[in-house]
Amino acid sequence: MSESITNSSNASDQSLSTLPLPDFLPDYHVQSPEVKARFKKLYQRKIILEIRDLVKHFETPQGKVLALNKINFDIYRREFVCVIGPSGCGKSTLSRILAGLESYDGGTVLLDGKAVEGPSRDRGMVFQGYTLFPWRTVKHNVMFGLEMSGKGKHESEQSALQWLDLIGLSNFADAYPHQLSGGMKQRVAIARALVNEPRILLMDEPFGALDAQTRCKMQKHLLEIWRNIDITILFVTHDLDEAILLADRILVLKAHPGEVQEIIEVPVPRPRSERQINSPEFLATRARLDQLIHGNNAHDDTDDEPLSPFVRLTSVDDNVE
Ligand SMILES: Nc1ncnc2c1ncn2[C@@H]1O[C@H](COP(=O)(O)OP(=O)(O)OP(=O)(O)O)[C@@H](O)[C@H]1O
Repeated sequence: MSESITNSSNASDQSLSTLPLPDFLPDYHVQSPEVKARFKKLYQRKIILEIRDLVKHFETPQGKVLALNKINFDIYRREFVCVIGPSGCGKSTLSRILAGLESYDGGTVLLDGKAVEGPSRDRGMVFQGYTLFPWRTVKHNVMFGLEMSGKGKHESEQSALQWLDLIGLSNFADAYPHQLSGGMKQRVAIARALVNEPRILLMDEPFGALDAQTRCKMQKHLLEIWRNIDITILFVTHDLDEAILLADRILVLKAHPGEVQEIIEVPVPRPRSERQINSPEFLATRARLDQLIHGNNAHDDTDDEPLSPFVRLTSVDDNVE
């Protein structure tokens, strides 16, 4: 079977959309009845986040950079959305705008119908660098947001302990961040964000600094948390498999300017596990993401950076290659 691909939405590059998938893979648009039913249910939920014609420029010494151009996207309640794209396509800029840490020049961003203007408790954030306060214990890190919002010490402590129980770190309540592994720190960061009961959790490469095994465990933890609480997640990643494993839909951006290239409904059934990584629908989605992100026409910021000529520093005169 060799079928040509038609994009599900917003594909701006027609040459990519006509590339055939490898013969042995199904069309990534094909969904089982269960997956179809899941999406039908999802689209009946309330829209939480509405992004309309979002535009963002940066002034640089080289001139004005159009980082995001006319981004249109809706996220539904309890949806898990991953954002993926080549380096420089504006993934971090988008998540910073949604977090209220970056201004924008055009369009609208509405959370529950209200314009996003600056950071707020209705948006939780977990970014790659460990952002825990090193001088506070794990419990006091989780209590921080509640104390800031005027909650009493006892109530804050009880909520923090409940969260630590949920993420399996009760025994570390009185430990300091430097006593934790990278994965444990990110679990605390997730608890610290969720204890404030945000409407949406914004995660920018949260597992990017973890080793492969810890990353895999964290993906499972996150899916477990997401399944059990009323939270919507927007998750930025570079990792194609991570996006497929986690997301309901994947927002694929392209660079220069950052634009929506395609929105993919992940056809892999839930519950997800790494055992599905070789399933036909997983491989078909991966092949499509590969085409979009690494295809001939895809552009990556790192493509622009020529490697400087290397000074030879070895005294051994035979070549290793
Ligand atoms: N503060 C800034 N000043 C000037 N230009 C910026 C700034 N932040 C981002 N940019 C530019 O905006 C574009 C999008 O950057 P952004 O960091 O959002 O991309 P990204 O997709 O997250 O990249 P990466 O995957 O490498 O982290 C890039 O061209 C970048 O150079």
